[in-house]
Amino acid sequence: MLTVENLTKRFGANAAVDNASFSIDRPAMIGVIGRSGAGKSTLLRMINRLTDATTGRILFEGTDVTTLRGKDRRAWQASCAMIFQQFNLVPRMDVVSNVLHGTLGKRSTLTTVFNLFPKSDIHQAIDILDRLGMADHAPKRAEALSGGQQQRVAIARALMQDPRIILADEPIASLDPMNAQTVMEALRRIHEEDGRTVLANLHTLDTARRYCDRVIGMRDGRIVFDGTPEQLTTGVARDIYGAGDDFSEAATSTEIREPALVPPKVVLPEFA
Ligand SMILES: Nc1ncnc2c1ncn2[C@@H]1O[C@H](COP(=O)(O)OP(=O)(O)OP(=O)(O)O)[C@@H](O)[C@H]1O
Repeated sequence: MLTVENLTKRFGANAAVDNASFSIDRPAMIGVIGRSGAGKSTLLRMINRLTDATTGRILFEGTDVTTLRGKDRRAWQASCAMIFQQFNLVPRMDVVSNVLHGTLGKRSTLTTVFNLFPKSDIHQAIDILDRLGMADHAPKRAEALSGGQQQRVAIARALMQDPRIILADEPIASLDPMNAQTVMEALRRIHEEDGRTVLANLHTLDTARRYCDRVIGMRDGRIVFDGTPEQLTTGVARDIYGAGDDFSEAATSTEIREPALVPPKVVLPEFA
């Protein structure tokens, strides 16, 4: 389905992604982990063609998407929708209009500016919001919602494009544990029920283990681990994060605990 071949992105002398290769042969939920600066965002941005690769190829069902231009590039970007840590909604616009902006690629600028959307699109947007437990919020302004609710609106907007792949760049990094759980559960359901692939950059190990079928570990731009959550032992995690013996998984944890049970948390500088 998707093959990444020897993908490299250089910013001057620095290789943000260094000769990365992997392939996804059937729909899956995959977590990409690694410390800050490991190259996770750059990898996703190259797949979506927001950033061009320096060398290497990305093949989707036989097509080299690294060379697509104009309309074809936009069509590819619609089929691998991205969601971001900061949601990127229009804050003063209502929820349903934000979701309808997911159809931007197939509408003229004029119809979009004046919010002239076909009834069928509006129904589809409400159905998608309903699926994500957000239909009641449709008329509200996006800025009136919690972070988790805003991220679910961003997921709904992505689903309007009917993507084959959802690329999620730290989708829960700005959320509290309860909201993080709701958003991860939504992504998992979208993968399971629709057969879409989800490739998500995650900065907490327990999230990757809990929701993903496969985990890719990056360190200094290179893929240093590609395996199942079971294979992701504490020792492997320590290598991925380049941490010493004092490495504590709790420092990357978003697990929900009773307040009284929360152990004192040592946050390593690289995860802060
Ligand atoms: N536009 C850019 N110009 C120059 N260097 C960049 C650019 N984007 C990323 N980099 C560098 O590339 C490397 C990888 O960055 P990237 O954002 O992909 O890492 P990351 O793993 O996503 O980190 P984080 O978890 O902090 O987002 C870093 O050294 C970063 O400084």
